[in-house]
Amino acid sequence: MAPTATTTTAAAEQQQQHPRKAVGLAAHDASGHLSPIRISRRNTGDDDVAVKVLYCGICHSDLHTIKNDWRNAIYPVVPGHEIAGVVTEVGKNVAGLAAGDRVGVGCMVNACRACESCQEGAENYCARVVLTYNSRDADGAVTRGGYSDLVVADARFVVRFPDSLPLDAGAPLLCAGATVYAPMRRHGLGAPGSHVGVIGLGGLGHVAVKFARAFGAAKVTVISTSPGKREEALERLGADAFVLSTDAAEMKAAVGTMHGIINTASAAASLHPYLALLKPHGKMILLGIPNKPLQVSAFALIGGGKTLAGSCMASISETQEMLDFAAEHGVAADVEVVGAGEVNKAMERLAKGDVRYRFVIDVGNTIKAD
Ligand SMILES: NC(=O)C1=CN([C@@H]2O[C@H](COP(=O)(O)OP(=O)(O)OC[C@H]3O[C@@H](n4cnc5c(N)ncnc54)[C@H](OP(=O)(O)O)[C@@H]3O)[C@@H](O)[C@H]2O)C=CC1
Ligand SMILES: O=C/C=C/c1ccc(O)c(O)c1
Ligand SMILES: [Zn+2]
Ligand SMILES: [Zn+2]
Repeated sequence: MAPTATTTTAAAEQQQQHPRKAVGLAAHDASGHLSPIRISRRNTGDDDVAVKVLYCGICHSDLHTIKNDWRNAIYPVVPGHEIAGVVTEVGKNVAGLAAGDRVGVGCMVNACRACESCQEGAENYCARVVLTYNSRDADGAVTRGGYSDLVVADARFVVRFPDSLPLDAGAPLLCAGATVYAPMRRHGLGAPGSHVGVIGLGGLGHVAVKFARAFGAAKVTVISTSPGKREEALERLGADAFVLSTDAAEMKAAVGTMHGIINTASAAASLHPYLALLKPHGKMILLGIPNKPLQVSAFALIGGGKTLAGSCMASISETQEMLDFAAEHGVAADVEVVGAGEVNKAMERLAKGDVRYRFVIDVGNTIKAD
């Protein structure tokens, strides 16, 4: 798909600082409509890696951002933080990566490197973290994501793709996979013998089911609003049980049975019926980021001594660990690969929960300069 020139003042200024030409897909307003755009990237610095993007997953955060759900969009937004590709160039200080290597870039491209979180290797909790798109880089430029043919990132924020992991089905692991893997490990969800619930069978949810299985959970239950996902959850994804959250009898039967719940719902719903599914001392990990505040009654937590926790992305070391674990255990996303011309339709379907289970853009073949 050929880009049309977009020359806003901000884009022109960014191009002066960033001499490398690239093309991508951008949303220009809260309609979220994505259209071709010419952008620019910085030259490969001494600590940088240039990556030819081959595939990029479509995360629901991309949709939230282009629709300005979180009121923080800096248009034009070039989304994409599930980036899989091949290294084309490395800076002179970069060790361990070389042209031709298969790599991934996830949700972050930089952090302050000095704060307590950075020092302990939790860059995802750095107050000055630079997100892969819709964020301000150290040079003041707005970051642009992987719905584009080229990204340039500091090598410390680039992860290595294990040989056996396909780039298309592996791309969604860079956000969805890492985001569920890190808290499941940290909080012991999916530990052998445990019963894990997964709310929302979408991009994050379906890989949470797969990781829980791979960790050795005794039982994995999907809690979904979509009756049409029951058979697939049980037969294709390996869940042991499926609870339709709109069915009072099914929900009642599951009350007090789960050690932990991963909540990936992208829209706000009362937490109370879901918290009731936890055993005493059970934990719910909140990952979804609805645009409306969630309300929770104190009684829903104190009765049963339950924990409600949040988690955001994953550190770089957790992301690399997750990719290596995924390769070893045969975990990858179920993907629908789409071309650039189908991205707006894919976004419409994602908004309706109609995706099995992650759209991935075939960037290498469909987002190219003329
Ligand atoms: N914390 C973090 O670091 C991250 C957060 N996110 C956020 O996680 C959320 C999920 O992302 P992703 O998996 O890509 O999104 P998907 O759209 O792929 O999946 C979300 C699922 O949530 C369920 N859902 C939707 N609406 C409701 C509702 N009203 N009540 C209950 N369930 C609902 C649906 O599952 P079903 O049909 O089974 O009900 C849907 O498939 C998003 O808000 C995203 O921004 C994403 C990545 C990182
Ligand atoms: O899909 C990943 C979202 C990550 C994210 C969203 C919002 C925000 O403020 C972050 O720091 C990360
Ligand atoms: Zn994401
Ligand atoms: Zn920091």
